[in-house]
Amino acid sequence: MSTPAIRLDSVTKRYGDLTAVDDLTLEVPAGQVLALLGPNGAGKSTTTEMILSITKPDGGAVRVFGRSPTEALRRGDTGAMLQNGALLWDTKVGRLLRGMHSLHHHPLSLDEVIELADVRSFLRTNTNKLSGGQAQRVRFALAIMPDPRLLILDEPTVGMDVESRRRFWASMRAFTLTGRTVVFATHYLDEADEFADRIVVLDGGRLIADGTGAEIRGVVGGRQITFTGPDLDYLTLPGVVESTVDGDRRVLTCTDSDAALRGLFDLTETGTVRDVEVHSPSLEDAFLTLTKVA
Ligand SMILES: Nc1ncnc2c1ncn2[C@@H]1O[C@H](COP(=O)(O)OP(=O)(O)OP(=O)(O)O)[C@@H](O)[C@H]1O
Repeated sequence: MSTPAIRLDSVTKRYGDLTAVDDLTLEVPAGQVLALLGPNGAGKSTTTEMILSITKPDGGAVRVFGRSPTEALRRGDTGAMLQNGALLWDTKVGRLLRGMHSLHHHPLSLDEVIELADVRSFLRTNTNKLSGGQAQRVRFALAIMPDPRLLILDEPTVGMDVESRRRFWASMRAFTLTGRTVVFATHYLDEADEFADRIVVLDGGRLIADGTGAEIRGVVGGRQITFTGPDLDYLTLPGVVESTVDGDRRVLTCTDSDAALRGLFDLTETGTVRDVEVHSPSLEDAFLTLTKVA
């Protein structure tokens, strides 16, 4: 077994009476893209800060490629893009990148950084004139510059418009093609679902779910059938566990939507059931269910 990129063993972090991270155990294999998902205050930033040695746990152990977070950072194994990380003020982007480049032991070539982070079109722009999305791309350039094996991104696309987000994730994809490990914290369920191999949901500092998007979605159970139809007792149908009304639509929650559909058409007179739709639960549904019951 190769050494995991990250290993958290019963990690706890307290701020006074508040437990920001509560007995968190998590192993991230090298090469995985992992999303940390959770509502405000769930403990996502605190977790990433411990992996980056910005803060130390009060209990438990954090290892990064088998070493302490400080040692991993010193060796250039970790790169980070933090929320609103400050950029050197009033400096041309190109100059900033060249200056920082000279500080690293085994950086990516400047050309590669510029390509991957997609910053070429504003190398001559001053850092104080950048749009929010451009500033994020410069932060991303600085994060990948040390050629880290592990990249930590704390809500990297906050404040970006749709096009900037698309470009950002395209850059990220290119960066992960060579087997690097990425951990990103996000509030955007669609991003977690689309870009992560695995999603870990935190709430109140605790891990409340861990799996692929499909596995997390499975938490809310089977599919729903919605339709417009007569007032009948649909709970008698096979595979139906709940029957509710939403406006003029009837909503059946099913353990077996195929059996329920067959039963629905047998039960009702031809033409009385209209506009039938079958939905898989969304990640949003799963997230709400998870954070409600946790
Ligand atoms: N330096 C600190 N001092 C005191 N409390 C803190 C500190 N940092 C974080 N906290 C508290 O710890 C809890 C977890 O915060 P954290 O920033 O890790 O959550 P988060 O999931 O990243 O939230 P968000 O999505 O809002 O960024 C919160 O209740 C927060 O107020």
